[in-house]
Amino acid sequence: MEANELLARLRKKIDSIDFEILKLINQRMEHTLRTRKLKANISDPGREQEIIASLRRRSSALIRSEFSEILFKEIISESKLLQRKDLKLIGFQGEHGAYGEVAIRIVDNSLVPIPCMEFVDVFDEVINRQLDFGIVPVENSLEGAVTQVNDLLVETDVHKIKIVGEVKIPIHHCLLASPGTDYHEIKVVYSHPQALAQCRRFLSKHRLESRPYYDTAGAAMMLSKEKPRAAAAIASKLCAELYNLDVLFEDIEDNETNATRFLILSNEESNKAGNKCSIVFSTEHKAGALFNILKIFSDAGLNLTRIESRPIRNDPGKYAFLLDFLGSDREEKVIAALEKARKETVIFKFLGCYNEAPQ
Ligand SMILES: O=C(O)C(=O)C[C@]1(C(=O)O)C=C[C@@H](O)C=C1
Repeated sequence: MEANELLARLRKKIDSIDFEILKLINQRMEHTLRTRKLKANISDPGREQEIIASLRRRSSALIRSEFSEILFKEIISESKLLQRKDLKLIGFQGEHGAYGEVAIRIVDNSLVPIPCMEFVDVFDEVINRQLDFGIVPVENSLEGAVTQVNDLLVETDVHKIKIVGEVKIPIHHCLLASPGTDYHEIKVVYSHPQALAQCRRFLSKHRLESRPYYDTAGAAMMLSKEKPRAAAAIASKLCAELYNLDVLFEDIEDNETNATRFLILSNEESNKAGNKCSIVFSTEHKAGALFNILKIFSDAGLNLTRIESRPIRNDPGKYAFLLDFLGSDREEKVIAALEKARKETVIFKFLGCYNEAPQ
């Protein structure tokens, strides 16, 4: 191999390692930002000394202890700077680049997106105040309710968590591959089963084999790390940016109206007036019980935007209803209707009042 070619190859590897180092530093910053909520002072000199001493001991032939010390002093100083900024943290389910993170960028770009393993982790970390906000998908225009999230809303303690907003985003999938990949080489495509299903026509037209993966963004991350041959991933355009992948095709979903509505959760009630309310209730098991509750809202002239029923998981045979309607919890007619509904239901929870997402 020519020296020039070898040099280019090595530089490609160096670039890829630099990229990984930055991603790891970003992950470290996310964790250090979370420590801010658990202590009185940002600075902990004892802990800093411990870190530096331990890293100095790990120095190897190519990493001098002095270099480790300078490097990590810089990183720690940056982490303290970020902690002083009082940034607001918002959890989403999945790896970086998941559609939850795409939604966060639309809501408020100054929020710091924090990846969480499961939807329940988003709820838990908002409740225990590790995170200021959480964002969870509640329904998709093609697939309907996101059942796990609706179940968590049914079971949640409304004194500890409230819905403070919503956002609806179009879901546009892209076919992503490692830089320089010729799309003719691609044989298999990794993604979440739902994303693969939403691009069925595209996959069959291009004779591509579907490989289910735990997460769309996880598939993109795997491509960038492991660089499997002849493989691509279906994920957001944001993933291309975050994982340094090429966008081979955009908008490959079979149905262009594909959209997901996300709820924004907080451990504090919103102090802004909203125009939409969400409640959860269950009724007695008798004829007309649900009708009577719906009639309260109809008599008050309140327009319902959604009703969803979910089995109550710890009480087999019983159902909870998730109901959204247009109106503010500061309006007399809404206050009266909610009071009436509270009296005529078995379980009754007010999930929050917030602004309806533009349709
Ligand atoms: O462990 C903490 O409390 C942190 O905030 C993290 C960290 C660090 O970046 O490692 C930053 C500031 C403290 O002085 C100690 C350590």
